[in-house]
Amino acid sequence: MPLNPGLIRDTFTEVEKQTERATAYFYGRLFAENPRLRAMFPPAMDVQRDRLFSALVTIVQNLESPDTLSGFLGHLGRDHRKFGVEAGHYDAVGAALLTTVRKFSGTAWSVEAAQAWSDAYALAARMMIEAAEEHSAWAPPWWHAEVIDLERPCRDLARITLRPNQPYSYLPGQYLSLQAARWPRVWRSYSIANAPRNDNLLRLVVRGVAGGWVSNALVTHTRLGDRVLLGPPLGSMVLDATSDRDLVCVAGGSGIAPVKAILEQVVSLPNRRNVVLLYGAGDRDHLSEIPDLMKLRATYPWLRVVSVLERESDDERLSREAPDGESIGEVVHGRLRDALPALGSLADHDAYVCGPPEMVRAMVPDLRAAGVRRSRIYHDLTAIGEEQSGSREETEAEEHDLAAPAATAADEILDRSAL
Ligand SMILES: NC(=O)C1=CN([C@@H]2O[C@H](COP(=O)(O)OP(=O)(O)OC[C@H]3O[C@@H](n4cnc5c(N)ncnc54)[C@H](O)[C@@H]3O)[C@@H](O)[C@H]2O)C=CC1
Repeated sequence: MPLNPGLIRDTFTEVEKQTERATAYFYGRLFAENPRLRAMFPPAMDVQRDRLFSALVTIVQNLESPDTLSGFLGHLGRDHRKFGVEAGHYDAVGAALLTTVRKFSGTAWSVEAAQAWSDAYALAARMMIEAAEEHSAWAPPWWHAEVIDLERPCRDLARITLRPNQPYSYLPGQYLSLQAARWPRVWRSYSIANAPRNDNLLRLVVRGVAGGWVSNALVTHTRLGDRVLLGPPLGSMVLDATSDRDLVCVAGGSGIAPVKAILEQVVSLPNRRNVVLLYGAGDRDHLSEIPDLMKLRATYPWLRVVSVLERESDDERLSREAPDGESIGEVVHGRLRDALPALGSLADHDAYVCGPPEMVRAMVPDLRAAGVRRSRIYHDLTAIGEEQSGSREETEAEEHDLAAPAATAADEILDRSAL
């Protein structure tokens, strides 16, 4: 069925002017008419409202990009299995959505606009349902996992090792959504900090965020033997395995997780690629992955690790030791971008950047200035949940500037987009 993107955009522009009211109305309408659906959603709906809106923005922006749209909706459909969403629920959501758009698009609404929205929603729902059905043939809607190891290198950081109850197949660099027993129906995203292993174990690096429900449940309250639920793997910041270029990796704080998984993959591949990693943290206690990285470097000397510490320790000797007393290798004091110029030209490099969004935004132009082509800069700016990242508002110009193959795919926005 031919879509009418122009009409959809015009009406949506009006809705966007009243985002908060419109999303509140949408859920009010949905739950008033389908009270049983309320139990599928978390108790606090603030994050949920943002996710709904982000998903709509992505869909509307990509109505004329069928590949991106089908990739995004496919991921969304698969991921929604973990909420217990079934094909029958889509009609209820569609009815509430159309009523909401009609109410908030004012004079832009018309019979033609109603048809355009109805057609677009039917298409989106079909793509999600088909993806979910196809996925259900080989994967569960969610995985149970047990906490089998737990380290707290410092008060607000945890390294958690999980054993899923079934094989968990993913690519290094991907992330997953997780639900802790303490907060039923609240899902947050965390990158997996190791490449797939024969024993199927997954390592997460979690930093407790002020007011963060799940991150603090994990960092403060988790005990060995606790059980969590995991959604399917998501995200496309993965290694371009066809490339034989050297790599520069930039990781800030817990942003080391996907970068470390990618590094483990790189060193396991037959073609040798030199790697330089800039690993930034406020202080050495937050360099939680340094012991593993030092072991990796001992085996693969072409891996160079530079620790970038914001705060200089009173005791310089201490600042050169990891929490367990191992060397932390090369140390630079300052912010990550301060360490870049010393690397010289990076014209023949692929770059992977992960960490606080402001850091990623700052690093992309710096990497380009150092010679990395834009299409070779991979980042996951929108992958991680609001709890970790705070606001992810970006201007159109920034989004454009940051566009890179791994980041422009709309499925990156999935975590903040669960309907
Ligand atoms: N797949 C992904 O996209 C992932 C993203 N993250 C994100 O990474 C962040 C990690 O947070 P924390 O561990 O608390 O790290 P943090 O806030 O302590 O920062 C780590 C390092 O990043 C650098 N940095 C921070 N803000 C900067 C800025 N505005 N400009 C330049 N450099 C800056 C600093 O050098 C600092 O040492 C979170 O926002 C999280 O959402 C984390 C894991 C995976």
